[in-house]
Amino acid sequence: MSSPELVPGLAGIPAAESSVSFIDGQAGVLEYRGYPIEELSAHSTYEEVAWLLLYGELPTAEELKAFTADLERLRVLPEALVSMVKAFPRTGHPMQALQASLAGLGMVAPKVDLKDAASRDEATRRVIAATPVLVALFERVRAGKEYVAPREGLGTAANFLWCLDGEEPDEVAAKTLDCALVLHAEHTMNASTFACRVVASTENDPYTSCSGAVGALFGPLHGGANERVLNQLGTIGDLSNVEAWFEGKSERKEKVMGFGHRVYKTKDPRAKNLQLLANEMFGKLGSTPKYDIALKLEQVVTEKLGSRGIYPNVDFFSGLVYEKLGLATDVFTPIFAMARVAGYCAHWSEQMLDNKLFRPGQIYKGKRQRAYVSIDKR
Ligand SMILES: CC(=O)SCCNC(=O)CCNC(=O)[C@H](O)C(C)(C)COP(=O)(O)OP(=O)(O)OC[C@H]1O[C@@H](n2cnc3c(N)ncnc32)[C@H](O)[C@@H]1OP(=O)(O)O
Ligand SMILES: O=C([O-])CC(=O)C(=O)O
Repeated sequence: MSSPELVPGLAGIPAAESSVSFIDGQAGVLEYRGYPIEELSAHSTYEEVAWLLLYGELPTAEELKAFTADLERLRVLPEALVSMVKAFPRTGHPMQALQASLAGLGMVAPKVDLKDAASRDEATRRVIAATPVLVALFERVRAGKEYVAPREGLGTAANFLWCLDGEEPDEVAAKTLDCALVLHAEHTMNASTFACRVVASTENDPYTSCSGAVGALFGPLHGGANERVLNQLGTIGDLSNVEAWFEGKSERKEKVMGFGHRVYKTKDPRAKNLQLLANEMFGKLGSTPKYDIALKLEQVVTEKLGSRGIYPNVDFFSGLVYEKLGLATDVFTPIFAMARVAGYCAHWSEQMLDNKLFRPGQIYKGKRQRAYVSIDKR
């Protein structure tokens, strides 16, 4: 039998069978459990989408009520976890804090019985419920402010804003953030979801698995790009500089953040939705010069690289929306993570129902059968 050929980055190689989401990268289609992302972002909420991802169907009114009540209950952080986050170095990146916080959540949560559906459900719901509160808590800690406990009667997005500021969340801000969470909740076998499934496959709980996934999401080629997009727009600085900046990037063979995707070879459908969201917000609250720079950058990059399938991805417009909501640039990727934990948990659950340890092979390129050389002879 001939040995298999290496496919760098496992591009296009299936790592699992899954019914959680579907992408057609040529047509720019994304569906969660068969529902187009455009339908969900227009009509649904993050809680409803989280249920859909976890259980495969839209919830009934009764199911949604019970699920929402569960999320409210599981949002309340044990004191030991709050103390742990308070002790984190304030200079750490919020994604590092979140990765550690999710591991910490596993330390204070009841042990998960992987064979018991109720125990698995409780654990996945705890991750989805607690993640936004943990992100907000670290924001407060590094600003030298006191912890704001979750408030009853608020959805995930509104409660996150409450925990950040301790003030009545603005309705437009909460609705906008809710829609952004829906758009980021799931995306097939991306690097962080794959990382989650690899950790899960060693029979790990969702806390450890999602903590590993958050580590993978942090990198600039993945979720970490959204923070860099905004910094990039700041560096460009002025509309008149877009072309020259892009030429410089191309000459240095550097990538433009927020463009290109392993699967989409057209404009990411979520980038289209986030752009609509940005337009809506700017209509209400006033635009920003960075948005004009972003539009010009899209035009220039598309002209030069569109023929190679390089278009805006999900990370391109999200930061403009979050900045308008008054959120710090380095909290953009944690916001991505607090949405994506729903997808991670759906994949974790799928992995648990039909688990096989991930243990791929390699193509060995090193030396073999060498004779040991004593240190005085080297
Ligand atoms: C949530 C998410 O993870 S969405 C992605 C977020 N990441 C970013 O925005 C970072 C910038 N983009 C990228 O690095 C890439 O497009 C990736 C990693 C996302 C996907 O790329 P891949 O399909 O693996 O392609 P790869 O990185 O190998 O690039 C293929 C070619 O396109 C070029 N290319 C890809 N993306 C870009 C970009 N953003 N800017 C300029 N050139 C690019 C590469 O330089 C490479 O060119 P070459 O063949 O001349 O060497
Ligand atoms: O799918 C990918 O490769 C990256 C990702 O998570 C996304 O685009 O949301």
